[in-house]
Amino acid sequence: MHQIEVKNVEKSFKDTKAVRGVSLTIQPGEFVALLGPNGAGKTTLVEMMEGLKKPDKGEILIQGKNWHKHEKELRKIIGLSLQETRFTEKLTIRETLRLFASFFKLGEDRVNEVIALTELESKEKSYTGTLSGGQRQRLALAVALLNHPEVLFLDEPTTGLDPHSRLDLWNILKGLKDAGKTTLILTTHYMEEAESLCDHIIILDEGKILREGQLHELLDENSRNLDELFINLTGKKLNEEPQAK
Ligand SMILES: Nc1ncnc2c1ncn2[C@@H]1O[C@H](COP(=O)(O)OP(=O)(O)OP(=O)(O)O)[C@@H](O)[C@H]1O
Repeated sequence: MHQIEVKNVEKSFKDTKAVRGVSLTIQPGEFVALLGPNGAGKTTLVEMMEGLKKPDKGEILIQGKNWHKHEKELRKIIGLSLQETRFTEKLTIRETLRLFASFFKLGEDRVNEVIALTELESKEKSYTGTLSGGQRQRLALAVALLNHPEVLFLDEPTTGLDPHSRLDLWNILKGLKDAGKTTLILTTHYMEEAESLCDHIIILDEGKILREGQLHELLDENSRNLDELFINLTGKKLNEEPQAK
């Protein structure tokens, strides 16, 4: 069985067709990048997979189950971090994680584990309002990992981070990949992120899949990297570097 199956999904907001007939499958343990420029439909697609938005048409199955009938079971197996996760500034990292752990009836042991996994030990007593962008993203990842998710969704986990913080997060995610228990779907407009972390790359533009496959399947002598491929496919550049946070 596929871990995720998206079948001919469409979603519009008034006049904007955000997702126009997308179908894809994701296998257990795969790390998948949804890569595309601003407005390509990445967030909308991922929010439908997360059960946060309903498709206008089509169907989404996770481990063969749909959100409509199996929301409770699906909530237990997925973890997610939104594009701009906000935390209560009056809590420290550890207190924030304790609060989320209590929702899942998880104890201090799991809080310790995710603090270690996301390398936040030296910051655990810091108030979330004082964290850097990279630390905040690692906290968002720690929250998403609390419940041992089988399927993890990260929406632009490194947008706006400096290169050093981005590498730190990639290394944490590589560790998760090596552990082999998690399927990861991340959205990004950084081709390096897709190239270095993901086995399966899905290039989206204007609500449609332009190409998908493993990196080596996507590239050839005319498209030596994903940026070149995107320019060849669309005539546009994939990424204008956003301002650092
Ligand atoms: N709630 C909404 N109401 C109206 N239009 C929306 C809404 N959400 C998304 N859109 C539009 O749908 C299109 C796809 O947006 P989406 O956020 O999915 O793209 P994206 O690829 O995630 O972009 P970004 O990289 O900027 O986050 C855009 O044209 C966007 O303006």
